[in-house]
Amino acid sequence: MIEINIPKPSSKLISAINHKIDFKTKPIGALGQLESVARQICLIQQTLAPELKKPSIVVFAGDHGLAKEGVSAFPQEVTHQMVLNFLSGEAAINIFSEQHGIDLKIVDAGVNFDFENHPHLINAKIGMGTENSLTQTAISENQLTQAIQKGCEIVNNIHAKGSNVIGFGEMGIGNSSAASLIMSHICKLPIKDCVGRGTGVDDAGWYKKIEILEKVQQKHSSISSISELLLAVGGFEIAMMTGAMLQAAANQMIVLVDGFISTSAYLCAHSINSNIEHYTLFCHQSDESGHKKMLEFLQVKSIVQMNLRLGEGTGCALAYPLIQSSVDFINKMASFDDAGVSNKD
Ligand SMILES: O=C(O)c1ccc[n+]([C@@H]2O[C@H](COP(=O)([O-])O)[C@@H](O)[C@H]2O)c1
Ligand SMILES: Cc1cc2nc[nH]c2cc1C
Repeated sequence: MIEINIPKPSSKLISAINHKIDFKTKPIGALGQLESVARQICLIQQTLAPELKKPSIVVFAGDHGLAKEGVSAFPQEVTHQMVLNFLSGEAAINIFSEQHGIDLKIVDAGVNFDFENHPHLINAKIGMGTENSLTQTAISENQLTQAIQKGCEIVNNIHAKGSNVIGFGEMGIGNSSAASLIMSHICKLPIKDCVGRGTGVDDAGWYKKIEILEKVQQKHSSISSISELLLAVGGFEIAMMTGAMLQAAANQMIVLVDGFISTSAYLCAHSINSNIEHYTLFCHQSDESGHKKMLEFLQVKSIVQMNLRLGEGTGCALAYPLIQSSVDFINKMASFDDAGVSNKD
């Protein structure tokens, strides 16, 4: 499987960073989570004057064999239809990325459709969708290796163009099932505690989804590594995001995690190399029920919570201006000395 070196950022600047934040014209801690985000970005970049360069969001799309079991409220063809929508520039993620000046790329990680070339589409197709994990392993070893490698390559290309902040979104009918199975294994929680409504299954659909995922777990009862987990139940887009997130951290970029499915890829990446945590910001807490528990498991707090459950990287795009505010206040805000404001005794 993948081995990747992610340096742990040095903490030698921490006192200087804290001093700079604490002597801004505000009571200590009064900018709340903006302060912890600023501190983290300073540490990632090893500077007291951080910069966000060429922000980018990558949406990884893939189809799931398990979708044919009826685990989603929507049919499989919505995956490719939404990719076409992203390429037309009119989906939610297009609107929010454009609003905040974020470059958007769509990756065909393994959609069951042949797309024409498009300037915003990256062709990294591993297959026409995964196999059905209820009856066999979803991904072959060769496909997993390719998916991880492609994820690394995509991030390296974006990094080479000067980006130092990258968000990870996804699209794939059925992928909330794959994410729930990954969560159940890594967080050691029963599957029923990990399964939510996804695209909006009703009560009967939710019970059926749990029943099917319990059967998938019985089928793959001897998983003993993250590779085996991804092979058994993963999606091409989830595996590719896992590699991509690890590579982004290895490149010392700021890693922006989106919702439930994006966080399932992060869970895999974090199990492979926990140093990724120093580079990662959790942009929002999704309304998908398991996401809160994933974030609790990781002992992290999201930047915003707006009851989204869309995916696509929308949480990353919406949190981005707050991340920018963190960087702006540490760079531009006056200190007590600069402004001649009396500090407390
Ligand atoms: O990101 C989230 O938190 C999230 C929560 C629920 C659903 N989704 C999106 O909905 C799709 C997966 O839902 P489902 O029901 O098809 O498994 C997939 O395209 C995801 O992007 C995304
Ligand atoms: C319409 C639609 C849009 C999406 N975007 C991400 N996942 C999605 C799922 C559906 C069904």
